[in-house]
Amino acid sequence: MSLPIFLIGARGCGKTTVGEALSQALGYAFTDTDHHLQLSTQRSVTEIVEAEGWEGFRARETESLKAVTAPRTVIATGGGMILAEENCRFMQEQGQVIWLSASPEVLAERLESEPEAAQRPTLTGRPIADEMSDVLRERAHLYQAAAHHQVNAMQAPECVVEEILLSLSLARAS
Ligand SMILES: Nc1ncnc2c1ncn2[C@@H]1O[C@H](COP(=O)(O)OP(=O)(O)O)[C@@H](O)[C@H]1O
Ligand SMILES: O=C(O)C1=C[C@@H](OP(=O)(O)O)[C@@H](O)[C@H](O)C1
Ligand SMILES: [Mg+2]
Repeated sequence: MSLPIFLIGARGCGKTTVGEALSQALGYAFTDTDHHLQLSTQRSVTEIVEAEGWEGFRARETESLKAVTAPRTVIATGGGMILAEENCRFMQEQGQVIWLSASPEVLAERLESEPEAAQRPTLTGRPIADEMSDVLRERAHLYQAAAHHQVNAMQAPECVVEEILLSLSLARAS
């Protein structure tokens, strides 16, 4: 199998962390839509949002998704990638889509200890724990609908990688 693998899920679920490890396990390239955007614009997510609003960022995110998609590549997407139906359709048609699923409590705990403010400007203006509950309430059905596979992201990164590899091999065998 050489199709690209797209990791989706809320901020802090581990798309970037797990994506790198998964790419090594598969001997695939690794790319991250936010990193691509930062390199191509020489601006952080926060700077893009300040200059162009979330609407501007979302349009650039769609371009970034298309630019990085290639065979034998693991692609960590930004948490809001599933907000545009166009992006969901594109990922489903081009490769395998994996949802790294975690509770709002676990996500908030990770983001509180490692906020990375330049990467994650506030989405709602609310405290992080409330924000993650709100975001998951709004987006869980979108992650679910977009994904070919759902994995439990509340375990150690190497275990998440194992679960993804198992899902992909089961899908291949069926
Ligand atoms: N499975 C995991 N267990 C514990 N901490 C994790 C796990 N995955 C990611 N993290 C931590 O959570 C934070 C966000 O991870 P990151 O990979 O940037 O998530 P995302 O790209 O989905 O926003 C980082 O500090 C990272 O070290
Ligand atoms: O959930 C979101 O809307 C966002 C998640 C971020 O990516 P991570 O999920 O990698 O943190 C980044 O794309 C941007 O801040 C918007
Ligand atoms: Mg990320």
